[in-house]
Amino acid sequence: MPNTPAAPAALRRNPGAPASVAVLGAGLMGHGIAQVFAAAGSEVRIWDPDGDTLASVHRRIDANLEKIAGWQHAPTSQASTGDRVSLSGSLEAAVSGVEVIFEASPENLGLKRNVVAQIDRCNPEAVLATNTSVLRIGDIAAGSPHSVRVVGAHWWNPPYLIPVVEVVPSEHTSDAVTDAVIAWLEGAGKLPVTVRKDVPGFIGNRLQFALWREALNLVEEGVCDAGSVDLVARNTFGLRLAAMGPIENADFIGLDLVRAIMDYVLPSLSAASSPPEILTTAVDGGRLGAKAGQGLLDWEQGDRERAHTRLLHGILNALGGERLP
Ligand SMILES: NC(=O)c1ccc[n+]([C@@H]2O[C@H](COP(=O)([O-])OP(=O)(O)OC[C@H]3O[C@@H](n4cnc5c(N)ncnc54)[C@H](O)[C@@H]3O)[C@@H](O)[C@H]2O)c1
Repeated sequence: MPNTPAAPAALRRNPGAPASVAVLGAGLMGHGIAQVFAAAGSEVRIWDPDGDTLASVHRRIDANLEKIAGWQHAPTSQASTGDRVSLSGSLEAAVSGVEVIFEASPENLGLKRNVVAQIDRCNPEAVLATNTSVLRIGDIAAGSPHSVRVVGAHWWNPPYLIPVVEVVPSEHTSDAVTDAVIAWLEGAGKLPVTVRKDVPGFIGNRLQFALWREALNLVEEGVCDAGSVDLVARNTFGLRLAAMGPIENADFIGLDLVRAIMDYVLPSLSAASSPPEILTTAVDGGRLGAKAGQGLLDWEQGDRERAHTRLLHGILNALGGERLP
């Protein structure tokens, strides 16, 4: 037997990671999804209609890797990650012949349906995973003759750090497609969670927006100021959440107590089915948050970048990472 040298570790593909991936939309989520598969050894093609966004993909992946360098357990730190991401000149060139397509275009139903229709014309065979945050997968796939291959794969930002990806089959998605996406995500080191019903917001965003509705309600009702909401959330149940989820926590304290508290407190919680006035007034007044320098809080120059770094380090800490000396 000839003694053939093993492929360099950096070029080997994790068992289960897809061989070829296309990512459509190279924004915040798209470039991070590309980074994850490239780090797992997949060949990744990425396309974005905005030339500047596309051209900055490698720079942004390098910046991500730099930010988490020096942390133990920081995933996707291989130096060659960027080498496996190639920029495509068109949607057609990106999707041609790949096994799986991750769609990360803007959160707009009409636009996403249009992207699906374009992909249907260029590559009707590949699995098509949409990274929609809240839209029903069945609504995105409606009208596609290939809806069996459309599935939700809802990543969380930043995709290269947050372990869970919610996998959402619609009523038309085949089991084989759902299973393949789960296997590929596992191959890329992710923790896929299947959502059994194609409901708006899936699991995580339903929970998150239920919390945000009450957070805004507290401020609107004058119970406390905006800063106090965050102070309490971060320094009470927020400290527990990464260690114990709400269901286990309910069991932990005793369901009789949970029922008694719900009996008393639920009638006073917000059950609003539209955004609160405090939010619509801010948006209409151009107070859009960190990017505008003013939102529900004041944002000074540099605050957003500092908050971003604090967020990344907080996530790495929660994942059990430790900054190396
Ligand atoms: N930002 C988050 O935290 C987050 C988390 C999970 C899921 N998502 C979802 O991921 C998707 C992308 O969000 P994002 O935050 O990366 O937005 P983004 O604005 O950063 O990126 C979207 C990119 O899509 C490009 N684009 C525009 N038209 C396109 C088309 N027809 N085909 C392909 N690309 C097109 C834009 O040029 C832009 O670069 C949305 O559906 C969003 O809801 C976002």
